[in-house]
Amino acid sequence: MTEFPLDRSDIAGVVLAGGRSQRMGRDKAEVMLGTDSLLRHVLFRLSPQVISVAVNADAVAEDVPAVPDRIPGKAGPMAGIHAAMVYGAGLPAITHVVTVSVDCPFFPIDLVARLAAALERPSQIAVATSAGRSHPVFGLWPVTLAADLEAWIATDEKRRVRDFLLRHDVTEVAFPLHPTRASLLDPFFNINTPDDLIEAQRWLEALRI
Ligand SMILES: Nc1nc2c(ncn2[C@@H]2O[C@H](COP(=O)(O)OP(=O)(O)OP(=O)(O)O)[C@@H](O)[C@H]2O)c(=O)[nH]1
Ligand SMILES: [Mg+2]
Repeated sequence: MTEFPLDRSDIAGVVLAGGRSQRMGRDKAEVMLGTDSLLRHVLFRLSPQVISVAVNADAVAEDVPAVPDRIPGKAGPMAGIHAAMVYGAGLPAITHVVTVSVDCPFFPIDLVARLAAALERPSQIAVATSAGRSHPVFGLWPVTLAADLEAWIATDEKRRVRDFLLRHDVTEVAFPLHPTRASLLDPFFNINTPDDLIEAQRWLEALRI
C-alpha cells in the first residue's frame, strides 16, 4: 500500500538508454560531454534523488544494474518504462520508479522531489513539463501499472508514451527554465545529434560559475 507523501526510499530510478542512437551514430550513453560520459552526467543527477539506480539497456559500462527491455519489437521508450516498472516491482519497499533519459544531462536536481510531491493517489502518474511541452519519459510511475502497460503495448496500434498517458490519471509538473551566464536553459534539453552535443558543450560552459 502506497503511503503519501512518497519518500525517496519508495522510489527507484531508471535511466532510459535502450535506444539505437541512430542520429548520433554511436551509443549516446558513452558520448563524452566535458570530462564525463552522458550516462555519468545523468547518474550523478539521478542518484541523490532516489534510493537506487539502474540503467535500461542490455549492458552498462558503469557499476549499476542493467535492466534490459522485456518486450521485443517497436515499443520504443515504452518498453524501457515497462522494464523499469517490472524491475521496481521486484525490489523491496519500492512503490514507484522514476525514468529519465540518458540524453538529457541537465534535468532538474529537484525532479523526483517535485514529481513525488504532486502525486495525490497511488495509481497516479506524474510527468514533467517545461516551456509548455511535456516530457513523458521524465515520469514517476507506480510499479503496479506494469501489467497494464504490457497489455497496452501488445495491442497493434501505434504506440506512443503520450497515448498511454491519455488513458491514465496523470498530473503534470512544470519546471522552470534555468538561468545561465548565456541565456535560459531548458533543463530537458535533449541531445540527439552531433550538433546537439556541440550545443550541450556550450550550455555546460555557460553553467560554470
Ligand atoms: N528501452 C528502449 N528505450 C528506447 C528505445 N528507443 C528509444 N529509447 C529511449 O527513449 C529515449 C528517447 O529516444 P531517442 O531520443 O529517440 O533516442 P534513440 O532512439 O536512442 O535515438 P535515435 O535512434 O537517434 O532516435 C532515450 O532515452 C532512448 O534510450 C527502445 O526501443 N527501447
Ligand atoms: Mg528514437
